[in-house]
Amino acid sequence: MEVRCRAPGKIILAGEHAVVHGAAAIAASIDLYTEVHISLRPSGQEDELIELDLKDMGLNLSWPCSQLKEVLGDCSAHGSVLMSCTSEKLELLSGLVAQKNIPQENVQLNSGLYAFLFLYTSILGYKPGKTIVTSELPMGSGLGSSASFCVALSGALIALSEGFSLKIKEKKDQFSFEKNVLELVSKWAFEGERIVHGKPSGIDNTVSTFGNMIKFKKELKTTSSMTPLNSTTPLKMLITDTRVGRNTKSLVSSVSERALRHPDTMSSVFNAINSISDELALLVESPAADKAAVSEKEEKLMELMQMNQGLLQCIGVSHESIETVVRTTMKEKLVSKLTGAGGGGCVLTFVPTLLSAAVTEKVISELEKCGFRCFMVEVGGPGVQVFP
Ligand SMILES: Nc1ncnc2c1ncn2[C@@H]1O[C@H](COP(=O)(O)OP(=O)(O)O)[C@@H](O)[C@H]1O
Ligand SMILES: C[C@@](O)(CCOP(=O)(O)O)CC(=O)O
Ligand SMILES: [Mg+2]
Repeated sequence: MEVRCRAPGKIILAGEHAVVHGAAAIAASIDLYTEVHISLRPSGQEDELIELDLKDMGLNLSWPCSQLKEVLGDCSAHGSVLMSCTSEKLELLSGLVAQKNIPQENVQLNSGLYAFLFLYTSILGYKPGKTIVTSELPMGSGLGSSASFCVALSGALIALSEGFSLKIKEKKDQFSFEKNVLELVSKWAFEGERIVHGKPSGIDNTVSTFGNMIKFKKELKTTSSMTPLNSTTPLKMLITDTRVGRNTKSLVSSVSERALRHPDTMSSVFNAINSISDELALLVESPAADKAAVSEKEEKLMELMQMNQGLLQCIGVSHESIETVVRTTMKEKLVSKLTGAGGGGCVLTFVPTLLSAAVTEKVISELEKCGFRCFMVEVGGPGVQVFP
């Protein structure tokens, strides 16, 4: 039995970080994917293994099923029985990963490996199998590689979990899960994200699962809310990867620490960001009948992105490299904001409909001279897809 599943990365148009503290945020999927292929091996053989082949990194790891069972204990694994990773289990998973002597330059991968072992064994138990992962997303740079990895993995595992394979429905030339299964995939991926991020809002796994553009709000007491948004005009975004490495978990906790030090001030900033997201959601869905209306809409959108970037700087998650992108693009009156956790990573630049190709090329060339990598993305494509 085998299955292939892919899930997209994302951009956040407004509201990152504030969303962790209950503000609304707007995110959209992009056309860069993580793909997970799992082939199950027949059980009952000797030397059964759970293998993980991270193709992009040239890392091939495996754990004997008997060892995993001995360390993690018996479990009643099934895709429909959602569970969280306890701190005790995380400790056991970290022991299992530590034995693999991951090269120091890949040490940031560890949390992804804990998430892999947790999701695999919680959904499929100790069934032997080989998982191959490839990704088009730069890792740890704000485009949601962690969520797309967790969503693609959870999707593949659930598709192989008993009782779920029949719920895959055919849609033109692609396959997708039924809505209730999609929700389950997103929830499992959220549990994986908790291992990688510590305190995720849930926006990344939600947009990677459902695709398109969404407004997301983490309700602090009840469940989160997700509203699909229908953008009435295409949004073209230039992405600049500053190549400055950073880690979402530590940036999210640095914002929480600042919020503990200055609760009222930070709460006002989060409220302001919430208003930006609310306004942006209305704006993207508002009709624009002619060129003048489109320009007016784009001006407003750029202003909102600019204000959001100012507030992200104010909560301490910008970076010299991000400010360089903001200044460089501003020379051509283009607005940029960081996307994801910040601290380096990727920056979005809105590309207005009437911007000439020559100006776009000039901006890209200046950014590349700074050592950054630029690329255009399609915004708002499909979410998780499964190929049985
Ligand atoms: N393809 C992958 N395979 C294994 N782990 C991954 C993969 N993609 C992401 N991860 C995990 O997610 C981490 C990056 O997540 P994060 O810091 O949230 O940045 P982002 O989600 O913006 O890329 C990596 O360090 C790794 O642990
Ligand atoms: C900073 C945050 O809002 C987004 C993080 O995105 P990324 O992992 O940097 O792609 C955290 C979250 O919402 O979980
Ligand atoms: Mg992430």
